[in-house]
Amino acid sequence: METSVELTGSLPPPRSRIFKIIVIGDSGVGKTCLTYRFCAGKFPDKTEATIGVDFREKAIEIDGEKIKVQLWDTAGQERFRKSMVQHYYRNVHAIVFVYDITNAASFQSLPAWIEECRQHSLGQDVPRILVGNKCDLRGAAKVPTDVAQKFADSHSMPLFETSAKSPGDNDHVEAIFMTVAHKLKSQKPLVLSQIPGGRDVAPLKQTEERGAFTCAC
Ligand SMILES: Nc1nc2c(ncn2[C@@H]2O[C@H](COP(=O)(O)OP(=O)(O)OP(=O)(O)O)[C@@H](O)[C@H]2O)c(=O)[nH]1
Ligand SMILES: [Mg+2]
Repeated sequence: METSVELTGSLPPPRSRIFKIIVIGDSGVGKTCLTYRFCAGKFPDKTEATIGVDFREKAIEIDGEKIKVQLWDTAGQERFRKSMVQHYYRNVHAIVFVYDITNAASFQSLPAWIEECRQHSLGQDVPRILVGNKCDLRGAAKVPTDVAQKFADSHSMPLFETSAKSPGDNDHVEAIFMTVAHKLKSQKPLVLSQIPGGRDVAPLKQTEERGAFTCAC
């Protein structure tokens, strides 16, 4: 007996791409608060030092394409990050360096964070941005904007000064991560291999990496 299968309908829509963005910087600069603010839309009531990494994910749409922005909120304290560092940098799409404008030491640590990226073979094609956080405490600032701007220019990074806390800066926090997402989208056009059934679809090995840690929001 002969059977025939009729193929009807169109291809299923491509699944959302995931952009993995790691957020790094000294302990206490506000990485958890910034990522929480972007994903949950508010400043968290209280935070504790991050251990290892927390994931936060937000679905966005750019030019009609659904994209998942996956933020890796990393630990600033050496003892909470050392076993995780390899995971941070694997298949990363963009890096957000954060310092606290009221804490000069956190700014002075930036070359060490950049060096860590270099040691993990991150190419120059991986977009990087610099964020000076806690601008609501501008009166206590220890890092002048022009100094930060010079540093950012010398490393070919855009600089954003913002506050995860100030209610007025919500759009700004949003704009920072959206800027990165737009940059990634323009850098990585959707290709056929990213449609289900194609090859090489997953920029992130979900079972391996996402399954290993808890989702924080
Ligand atoms: N005033 C002010 N305080 C902030 C801001 N962002 C974070 N904080 C405070 O700074 C402290 C540290 O914030 P976290 O987000 O936990 O810092 P972190 O960079 O994640 O620190 P680690 O997880 O240890 O690496 C907390 O007490 C926050 O409430 C901000 O924009 N303004
Ligand atoms: Mg944290």
